[in-house]
Amino acid sequence: MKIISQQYGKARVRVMKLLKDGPVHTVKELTVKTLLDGPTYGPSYTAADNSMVVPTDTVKNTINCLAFDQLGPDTELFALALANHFLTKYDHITRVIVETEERLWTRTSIDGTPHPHTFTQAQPAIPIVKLEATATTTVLESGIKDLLILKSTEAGFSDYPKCDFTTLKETRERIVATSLLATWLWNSDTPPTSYSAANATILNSFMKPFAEKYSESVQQNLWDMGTLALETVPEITRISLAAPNKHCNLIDLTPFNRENHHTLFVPTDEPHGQIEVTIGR
Ligand SMILES: O=c1[nH]c(=O)c2[nH]c(=O)[nH]c2[nH]1
Repeated sequence: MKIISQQYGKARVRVMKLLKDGPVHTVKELTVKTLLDGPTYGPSYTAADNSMVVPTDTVKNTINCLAFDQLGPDTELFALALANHFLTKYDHITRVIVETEERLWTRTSIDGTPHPHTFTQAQPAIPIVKLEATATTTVLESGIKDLLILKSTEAGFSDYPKCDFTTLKETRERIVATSLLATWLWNSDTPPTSYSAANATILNSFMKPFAEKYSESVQQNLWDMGTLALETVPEITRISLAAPNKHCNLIDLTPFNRENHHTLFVPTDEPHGQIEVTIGR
């Protein structure tokens, strides 16, 4: 028997950093996972040999210290610094995986004036970063998960194939709702000037076609979102979108002498359709 693959490290390391501009604070909160790998890790499993095993406790301390020293508005730069640290500090570490999730703190306004140090959590989605780095390669992805979006009309689903098992009725009016997971791959040769700004542009590009165009299907929505993101942000090479189709089913009120025309629904979580696509250039 042999080891096919391994990675180990620390997960769910939580840090909150105050980015200070005089009295004006910005809160940056991340949950970080960092995993390490290299060709000499086999004996740590097969021969109880810990000589290569940088303790996961050290991994946690490294995350904390590098967050203190280097974490700024762009999580991507922090992930790259973290991976680079392990790759340069230890010869036997040749592959590092860093994954982050961000909790967003939004500055409050008091009587219309942004407050320097008070925040709420009105989070539309969870920003995520995934990095896999070696000495010579960098696969850096950013994204969002749990972006709840809904279109209450201007949506339908029709012209699909039918068979003995088909019960779904064609419709030209329905609700489309999803909790979007989207990840985009950065071209490592041409990083953006600001990851945060580019990420914001990509998020905006999701909502415009979703809002403005009649939806024939979730598939069409994902295509429109992904292609607009690729058009507007040249620094990404590929985008993956995954969307549960959170069906909102019209409730039959005819037994109660009520005509329910696209007004009262039962929102369902499961079973749900699942539409996934990766779009490249
Ligand atoms: O947008 C949709 N795509 C599908 O593939 C599908 N399948 C289904 O039953 N309803 C829907 N809606």
